[in-house]
Amino acid sequence: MSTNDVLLHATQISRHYGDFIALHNVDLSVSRGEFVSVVGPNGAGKTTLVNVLTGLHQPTTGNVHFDGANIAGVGAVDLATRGLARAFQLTSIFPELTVRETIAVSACSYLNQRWNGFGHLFGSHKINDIVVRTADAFGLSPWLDTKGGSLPHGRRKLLDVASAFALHPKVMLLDEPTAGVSTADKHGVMETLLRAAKHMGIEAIMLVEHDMDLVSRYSTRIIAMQGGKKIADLPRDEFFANEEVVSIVVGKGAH
Ligand SMILES: Nc1ncnc2c1ncn2[C@@H]1O[C@H](COP(=O)(O)OP(=O)(O)OP(=O)(O)O)[C@@H](O)[C@H]1O
Repeated sequence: MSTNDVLLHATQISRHYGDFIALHNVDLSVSRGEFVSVVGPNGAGKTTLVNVLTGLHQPTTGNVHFDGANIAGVGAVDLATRGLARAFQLTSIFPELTVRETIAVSACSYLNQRWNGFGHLFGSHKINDIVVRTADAFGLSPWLDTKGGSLPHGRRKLLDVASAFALHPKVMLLDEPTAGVSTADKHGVMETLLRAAKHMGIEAIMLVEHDMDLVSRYSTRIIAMQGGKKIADLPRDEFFANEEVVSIVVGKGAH
């Protein structure tokens, strides 16, 4: 893989909270075509890592480059418009918005327009087009006028991810996208999500996940964290062949 394929590249990133080091000198990169999972027991530093990568938190030390540019200090919204997005659970925040409105909020952000309620929805062909294409990619078209809060849980999770996909990111960061979804439905959610990612031109996915069944089924590479440090960064098969690392990840504290 050439260096031109690298989209997200972090060097020696740390995050301190007072004397506590939640993230310690982590290097990582994510390239085009990859599905990278971040795993580790509770408190390993996975969320802190994603918060730093997505601009929600500043690293205490280190640099993050996205698509060739240094993104240190760039906020989450600016970062999303540059092509690094994270599912942000809009349906939990705005359960009263319909599927159409929820996706339209992201479409406005992608098109750099200020959200102005229904006027935009019915007045802008561009927004409408994104709403229709995104809903279609996620199988949500029949529920365009249903409130997000009224959807069954699995479909609501899809709407969360769909609203992030409507930002048309190059790299999508997903934090347990099937949390709370039944075992029977979780692969359906993941497969819809992957189909939609392909359809919408998303170039790489990074997933924070506890469910090792999902991790082993969908990842191309796995990064394992423990105590704020990266303890492994391996292709899927090599990761699962490494019993020591797997036992740390699935050991006490994982769920
Ligand atoms: N704002 C904060 N202030 C102080 N400590 C924090 C803060 N945020 C996280 N931590 C600590 O940093 C460590 C890593 O937390 P983090 O949430 O990144 O772990 P995680 O791997 O995502 O865990 P989980 O799987 O339980 O979500 C934990 O010990 C946590 O208590």
